[in-house]
Amino acid sequence: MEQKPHSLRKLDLSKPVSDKAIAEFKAACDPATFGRNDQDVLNESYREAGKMDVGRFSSNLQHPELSAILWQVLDILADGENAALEMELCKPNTYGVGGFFKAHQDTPRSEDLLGSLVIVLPTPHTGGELLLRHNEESWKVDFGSLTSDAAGNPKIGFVAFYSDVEHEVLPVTSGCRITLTYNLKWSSSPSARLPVDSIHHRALRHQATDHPQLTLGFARNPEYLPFGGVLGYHLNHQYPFSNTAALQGHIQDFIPRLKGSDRVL
Ligand SMILES: O=C(O)CCC(=O)C(=O)O
Ligand SMILES: [Fe+2]
Repeated sequence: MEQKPHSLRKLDLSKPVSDKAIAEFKAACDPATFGRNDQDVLNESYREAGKMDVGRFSSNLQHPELSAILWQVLDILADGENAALEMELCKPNTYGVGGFFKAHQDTPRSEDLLGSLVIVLPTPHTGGELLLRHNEESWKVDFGSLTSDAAGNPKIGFVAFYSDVEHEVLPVTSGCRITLTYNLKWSSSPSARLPVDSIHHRALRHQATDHPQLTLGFARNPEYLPFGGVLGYHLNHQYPFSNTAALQGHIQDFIPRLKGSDRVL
């Protein structure tokens, strides 16, 4: 990170990070804005956090750590071996004592957006739990209790979610929570494709083959829609489009981008 012109500072995450290094990093940040429609808004009753613009920050969190994370994200959020994703670093964020981010959905600025990835760095803190909500379900992730392993070695945490999942950061009660937030985007580059074969992927495949049989089962009944008809499905997720007319006639291209349970269809 760059603190002043020509003044470089480094957070070494391979060992417990000192309070001084964390305080310097926090001091080098600016108040964090958030996206509302097409604008960046600063409102500390909605979000109290710091941010560092990407041009002032560089991370050597690279392969293999990032590709191991992306591999799991692809496997669970996207269609594993058939999908290609890119991670685009938005910014590092700091949440000191009292820092929070109220419930929101991330503003999709591109039709290629699948979701977000939040990496939580191993800086000691309490509070700052991430709450996630989608339809009737909710999840709470507490990274403050997960920043080191049993031997005291630092551990990073990560959570990835679709862009229509509402999320919220609860107030930090001690220490400092530092996160790196990435946009997860569909990629057209074949090099973004990773070989995937895991239990989660096989489980999804399983569901995907069971469900169409069910559908075909009732569709084969001669009393069902005897004069033909169109079957409509309710999708569980929202999808960003700048222009819905552009989708007409391209529905096949869209199918690989279906999210989670929507893909089972
Ligand atoms: O820092 C976090 O845990 C979440 C950040 C976030 O929601 C955002 O940047 O939109
Ligand atoms: Fe967000």
